[in-house]
This record gives sequence, structure tokens and C-alpha cells, in this order.
Amino acid sequence: MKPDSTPQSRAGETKPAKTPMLAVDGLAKSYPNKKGAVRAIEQVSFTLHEGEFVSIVGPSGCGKTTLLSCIAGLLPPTAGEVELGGSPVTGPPEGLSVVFQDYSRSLFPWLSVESNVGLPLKSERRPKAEIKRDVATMLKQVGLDPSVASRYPWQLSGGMQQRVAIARALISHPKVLLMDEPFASVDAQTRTGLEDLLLRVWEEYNKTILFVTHDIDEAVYLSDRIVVLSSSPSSVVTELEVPLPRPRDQFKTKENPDYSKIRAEVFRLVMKDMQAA
Ligand SMILES: Nc1ncnc2c1ncn2[C@@H]1O[C@H](COP(=O)(O)OP(=O)(O)OP(=O)(O)O)[C@@H](O)[C@H]1O
Repeated sequence: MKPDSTPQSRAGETKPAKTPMLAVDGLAKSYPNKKGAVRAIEQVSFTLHEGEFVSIVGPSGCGKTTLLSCIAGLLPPTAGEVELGGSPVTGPPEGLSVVFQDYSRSLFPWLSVESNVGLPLKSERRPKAEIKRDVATMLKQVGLDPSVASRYPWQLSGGMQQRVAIARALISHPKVLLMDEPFASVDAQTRTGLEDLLLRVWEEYNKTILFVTHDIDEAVYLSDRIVVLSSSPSSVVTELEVPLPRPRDQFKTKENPDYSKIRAEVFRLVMKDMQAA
């Protein structure tokens, strides 16, 4: 992947070229069934640049999870290509971590929090003392008390389990984080705390994040850009920039009149497509 051509700002000065990090090109996926095939997604193309936070929204059942699974190399696409840092994705790639909505898919219930978070480093055969140290640092980063290390996932609240899942996703320092509705199963108050935690680690570690959500408010609050998908078989309806100032703040950002305008526009696009389907 070559850097995009260097854009000119309105004032005429030259901005640095953006480096493509994740490129999705003409992705399609059909599932075989008795009648032939269910077309889940078709012709989905978009690019994430280094350090961007991009959300995907779309009508229920439009193929968001299918898309993310293909991007993560967990599901072979029927057509199209995914490139991570310039290399084609043909299976689960290094440099990419996934956080699911369902913590039981991210965390092993029979392993302690410390073992769960340290697992990616163990598979790299790193020394035990180093793993212990890195796990402790990462737990602190996601706002968990060190005493949590010896506990098991099922002994923690949903919000704490998602913090553990985020710690585990970050510990191997992936270039890209894919998140499939990670906060959909927690209560509203926990959710806002997790959103702010995610924004903090995204900024601190300069990650590139692709975030799938049903929640338009959440997408607008978090993202630099929103990719709106059509109903299944989904394609990209449009991509909307979210030029709200950062750092974001649950009160100030949501009181900004531009927040309401962008939110209404995304809602209109999703509803329009649902009515047309
Ligand atoms: N394993 C499968 N076999 C057959 N069809 C499938 C399979 N997985 C998904 N589908 C179909 O593909 C389409 C997209 O499903 P997918 O779960 O990717 O959408 P989604 O947008 O993530 O859904 P939701 O809004 O419920 O989270 C749906 O029509 C679904 O029924």
C-alpha cells in the first residue's frame, strides 16, 4: 500500500500524507445454504489510515460481523482482498487483535486474569517475569486493580471482563484493533466509562481501530470517520467524516451542535436504507 497523495489544506499548506494501514477491497461473502447461497456482504471497500478510529454502522443483520470476521482472517471471503500494512490477509495475521461483544469468546474462563492477558506473550515464549510485569502494566492501563490478576473472568463484572479483554488485545502491541460491538452487553454507565477508556488507550498507544456498533451515538462520539453499510447483502452507502474536536468529552462533545447534526445524518442514512430494503 502506498501513502495516499498528499492533500492540500484549505489554507494551502501541505498536510503529511496518510499511510494506509488496513485496506478492504471489493470484499464479498456468501454462506452456502440449501437454496444455493446467502449473500451477506458484497463489494465492500474502504481504507483505514494509520492512527484512525473508524466505526462501521448499518441496519441489523447487514453483515457487520461477517465483514469483521473476513477482515480478521477468521473467515475466507468469497471475493475481494484485505491488506494489513501492505500484506494480504489470508488467515489471522500478526499485528491485529480482535475484541468481541461476548467476553466468553475473548477470555478463557478456566484461566486467571493474569494468564488470559499474558496468553499472547506466552505464545511468543517470553520469560515469565517479563510477562508478569507487562500484564501488571496493562491491567493498570485499563483501570484494573492489580489484585484482579489472580481472579477468574467469571468472578468479574461484565465491564471488568471487557477491560481484561481490551488489555489482552493490546498486550502484543497490535497495529490494528478490530472491535465487534464490544460494549453492547454492559449497562449504559459502564459503557460510557469503557468508551472513554478506549479513547485514552487509542491515543496513548497510537492504535488504528475499526469499531463495529449498532449504536449511532457511540459511533459519532468515538470516531474520526463512520462507514455506513446498506442492508444485507451490504455494500458501503457512504463514509462520513466526524470533525468533532478531540479530546472528546461525554458532556461537551454531546452538547456540540455538530454532534447532533452528524448523528441525525447517520440515522437518516441507516433508516433510508432500511426503508428502501
Ligand atoms: N454462518 C452463517 N450461515 C449462514 N448465514 C449466515 C451465517 N452468518 C451470518 N449469516 C447471514 O449473513 C447475514 C449477515 O449476518 P451478520 O451476523 O454478519 O450481520 P450483523 O450485521 O453482524 O448482524 P447483527 O446486526 O445481528 O449483529 C444475515 O443474513 C445472516 O443471517
